[in-house]
Amino acid sequence: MIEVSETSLQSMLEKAVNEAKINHTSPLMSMTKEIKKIDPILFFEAAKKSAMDRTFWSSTADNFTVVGVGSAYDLIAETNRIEQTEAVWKKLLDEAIIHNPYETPGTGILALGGMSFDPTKQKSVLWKNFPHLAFTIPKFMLTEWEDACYLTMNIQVGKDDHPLQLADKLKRTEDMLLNTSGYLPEEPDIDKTEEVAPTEWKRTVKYATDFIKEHSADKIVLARERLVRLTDEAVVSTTLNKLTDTQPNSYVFAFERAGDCFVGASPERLVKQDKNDVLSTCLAGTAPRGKTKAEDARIGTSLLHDEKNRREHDFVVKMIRQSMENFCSSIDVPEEPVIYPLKNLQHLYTPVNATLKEGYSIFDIIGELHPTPALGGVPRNKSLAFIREHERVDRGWYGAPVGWLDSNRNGEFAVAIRSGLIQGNQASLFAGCGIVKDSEPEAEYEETNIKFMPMLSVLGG
Ligand SMILES: C=C(O[C@H]1C=CC=C(C(=O)O)[C@@H]1O)C(=O)O
Repeated sequence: MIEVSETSLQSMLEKAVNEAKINHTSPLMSMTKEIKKIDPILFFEAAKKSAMDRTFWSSTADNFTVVGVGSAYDLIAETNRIEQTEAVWKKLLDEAIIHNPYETPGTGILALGGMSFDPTKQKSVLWKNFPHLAFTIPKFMLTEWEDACYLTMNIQVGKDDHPLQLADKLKRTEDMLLNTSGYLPEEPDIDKTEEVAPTEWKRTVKYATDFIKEHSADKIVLARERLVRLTDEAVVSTTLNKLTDTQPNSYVFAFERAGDCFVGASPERLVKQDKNDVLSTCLAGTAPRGKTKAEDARIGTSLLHDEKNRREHDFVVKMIRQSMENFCSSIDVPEEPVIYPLKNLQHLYTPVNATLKEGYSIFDIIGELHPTPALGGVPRNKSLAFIREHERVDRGWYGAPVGWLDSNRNGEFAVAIRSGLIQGNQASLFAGCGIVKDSEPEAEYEETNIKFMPMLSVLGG
């Protein structure tokens, strides 16, 4: 990695083209500057005019948002996903030419993306635009952090490129993106929604409880799908705006690929890295919110003492602790979970803090943690085999890690739940439940209905 103090885009590009000539490489040039404050969602909307795919990531609790536009480089893998991606990422960073005088996480060279829940599964046509793994290093990126905004431009440069022409083109697109309209378009209404095979799903839940008893499995997570048809094409920026307003304590994300967009508001952190500090969280065990404060507290207390939910939660805690032991030291896990309140639901929550051992990266942790028992089950292989054989939906990227990492060893990944795939005027929403031996199909079905709410309530005008 070459870090330069250069501040002119053209001279940075000249340097990069020179490097390309000398080393016979195609390095990434990355330049970050602080800009005046701009609403990230308006920037996302303005980028629609560019016809480039957009990416959105916001940690609503941390006041941290990144919006990516276009792609300077796409890291794509169908199999052998994490090792292959890590090797390419390291090479890109080694060759990169960077100007980023800020310590701000999420600026400079950043890869945003995700992966499918199950790479061994044949993809259905629904997810045709989503490879088993895809990370994008955006061409243009807006980062909002602690009341300041930064603009990063990334571009891959070849030996025959012309610095002045490139600089001109980048500048023109930058002006277009920063020239936001000041308002978001209205969303279309919901025309109709349709449940996909609810009776069969309840039957599979019953079958899973029998299987758990007969095959000494502990837990299997089963997901289902709900279709939404809108009166016109969805407006993703407006959907994101409503999600950031209505879903505090969540990661709001959007990954657009060839026009299709995977959108969600997940409360479930998989892992956060800040140099050597890592934080994972266990989120499993669910109850609704109460209508009054007293009822809410009563439901929360009974969730904390409910044997079935505690068992479901403890599987996750045990597995995350064990996985972290492979790559981390000083692992700190509280004895008891606490309540994590969301708008429509409350969950059992246990944070896991640790220190990353020398030589390991966030990729290692993701590879080991996914799928946690909150999305797969226990034991992992038995539950995955059951899901592969009996679940009727193609989960695609639902239930899998999505997030970002940067060149300064910062990054954060969530598990993509409370999410859906938007395609024009249609959306496929996904929700699942942890099934244990005493689960009741009807109660689990109701729980998935609540889990559809975050997405369902923001789609439609
Ligand atoms: C699979 C989902 O939630 C998981 C995360 C938290 C709590 C869960 C539960 O209590 O069943 C699930 O394991 C989903 O929302 O689609």
